[in-house]
Amino acid sequence: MEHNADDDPETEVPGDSVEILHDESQSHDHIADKESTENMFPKLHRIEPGKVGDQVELELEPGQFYTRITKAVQPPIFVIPSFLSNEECDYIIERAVENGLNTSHLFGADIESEFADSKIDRADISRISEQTWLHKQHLDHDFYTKLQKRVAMLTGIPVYVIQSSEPMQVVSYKPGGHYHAHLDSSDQDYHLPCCIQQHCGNKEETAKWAECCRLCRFITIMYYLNEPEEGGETAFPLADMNDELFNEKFVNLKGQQWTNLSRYCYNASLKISPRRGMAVMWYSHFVDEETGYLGQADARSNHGGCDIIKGTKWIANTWISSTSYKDRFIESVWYRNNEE
Ligand SMILES: O=C(O)CCC(=O)C(=O)O
Ligand SMILES: [Fe+2]
Repeated sequence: MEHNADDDPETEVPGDSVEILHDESQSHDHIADKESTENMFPKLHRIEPGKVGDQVELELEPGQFYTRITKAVQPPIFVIPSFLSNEECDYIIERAVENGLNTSHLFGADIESEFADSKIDRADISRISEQTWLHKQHLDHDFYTKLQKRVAMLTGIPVYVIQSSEPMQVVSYKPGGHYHAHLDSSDQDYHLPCCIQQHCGNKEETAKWAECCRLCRFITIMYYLNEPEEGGETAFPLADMNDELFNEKFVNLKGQQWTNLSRYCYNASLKISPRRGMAVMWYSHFVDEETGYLGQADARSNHGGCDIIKGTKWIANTWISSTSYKDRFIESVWYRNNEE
């Protein structure tokens, strides 16, 4: 098994002891020098994927080894089998059920009208699933901190950046359920503030939400909490696609059939079958070469969930958000200082 020395985990969890400025009145002038700025707001780390099939052993917790396997290079997509234990999977499902699930929506789109339109075939509805959000207070403290440290070790992203991101989203699909290909983040309106930094009221469930902020999800870590009996693969229709095909499929056919995973799942360049406890990790954005912070969204990260044929599928998402350079001092609405 290949061992990549560059990826050796540090003994210290990234950013575990980092203090950040929480006072929004602090202006940039208070940041004494470049070095301290970069310690507090480190540039984004994107793991080098190597080549498809590469395996790297990682000690993400003392004495606990995990294998990170490269599934694609553009964008980097990895799977980590048994990232969650069976007990952890069950625990997340239990908490989600306890919390109650609601119909999933789509950021910036009106899914209600798709459901309401009797002429729309179920296969053509963008998303059919139920979901809930698990905030810190819904989860056992030890579970919450342990998982965040494991995620920090996996990604090389500081714990406080992870804590500044959204709560965990848990999603459940029944037969016929799916999620057509999409980006997890926003690929436009780069002038808007990131949603993690902006109180958008309770507009989340409406298309209007996208008018007030944009999603700034740099990394997705998606966990399979169970295995459906049939179907429910996660498909990346454009991963590692050469430029010519990409232009043909994405640029020329923008918004057309390839996103429909109910009909075209088989055609995707990468499909991952759900395995209980497995994590799938990918980058939805490039790192801005000039600033080292959140860059443009990567269209090749389009992905979704194919139809469940038989059984139920449970997943959870951890999204790690990052701001762009100009907004790096604005505190996240999810980060609560002195809480620990
Ligand atoms: O269900 C899947 O496999 C993909 C889910 C997904 O893309 C999402 O929840 O954003
Ligand atoms: Fe997604």
